[in-house]
Amino acid sequence: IVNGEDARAHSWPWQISMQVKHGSRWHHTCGGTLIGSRWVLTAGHCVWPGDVYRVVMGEHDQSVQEGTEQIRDVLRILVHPDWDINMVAAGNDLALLKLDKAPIMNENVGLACLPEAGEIPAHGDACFISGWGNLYTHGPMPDKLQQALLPVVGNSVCRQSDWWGMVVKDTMICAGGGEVSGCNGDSGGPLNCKGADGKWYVQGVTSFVSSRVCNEVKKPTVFTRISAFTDWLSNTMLYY
Ligand SMILES: CC(C)C[C@H](NC(=O)C(F)(F)F)C(=O)N[N@@+](C)(CC(=O)Nc1ccc(C(C)C)cc1)Cc1ccccc1
Repeated sequence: IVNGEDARAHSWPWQISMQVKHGSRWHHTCGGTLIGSRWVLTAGHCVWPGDVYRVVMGEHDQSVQEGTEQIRDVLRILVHPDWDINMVAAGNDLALLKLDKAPIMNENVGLACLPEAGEIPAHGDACFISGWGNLYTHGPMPDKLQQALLPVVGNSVCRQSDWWGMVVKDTMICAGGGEVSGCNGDSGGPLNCKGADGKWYVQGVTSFVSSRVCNEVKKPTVFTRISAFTDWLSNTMLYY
């Protein structure tokens, strides 16, 4: 996240770190959201065939063993059938990870609330992006979970030619577009939006930023809109 701040520890208890094994070491590769007792939602572009992943929950500072971490292996990976890395603009940038065992739910690890099918966040809605992605383009990753206020940009604005144009589909949400943005490593993480009932809902899954600079003005961070995939999510979690 570019131009964010340290999140208060464990204030986004559904935020997970998806880690990939390189040799004998594990590296943070993507964010994700705990949406079921054994299910994590992340981005399709976070999954590469042949890689081995694990999920760390209850994490805050990745350089310190805080005693709140719960680590689980990934039993099964289900990438959205219409996701294609060569067709990012088509959307469907989602994947579900089934954990080998449910974590213990406590003040540091909990389930996200998901929106009703078809719910579209309004232009100007105050949402927060969270993640351990780069602090700036080609920059370092932080130790502590970062967060940043990223107001929703309605698709009619986001589709303007000097913004993202027709790359933005109805199944996507734009947010930000100024000096604040997601960046590499925030992929797959949540867009956290406060509902009218005062509860936080995860409306989006971090998908892409400008390939020039992460925080390019008029190129908001783009998220997969979860409320467009409620059937796929529930059918997949019910079946597998
Ligand atoms: C793998 C891609 C498809 C998604 C990847 N997503 C992220 O990094 C995320 F924002 F989710 F944290 C991304 O934006 N990767 N970049 C590599 C940028 C990128 O590829 N973005 C992009 C944007 C649009 C499109 C399509 C819709 C035209 C494809 C890729 C990050 C970057 C940005 C600036 C400098 C260096 C690296």
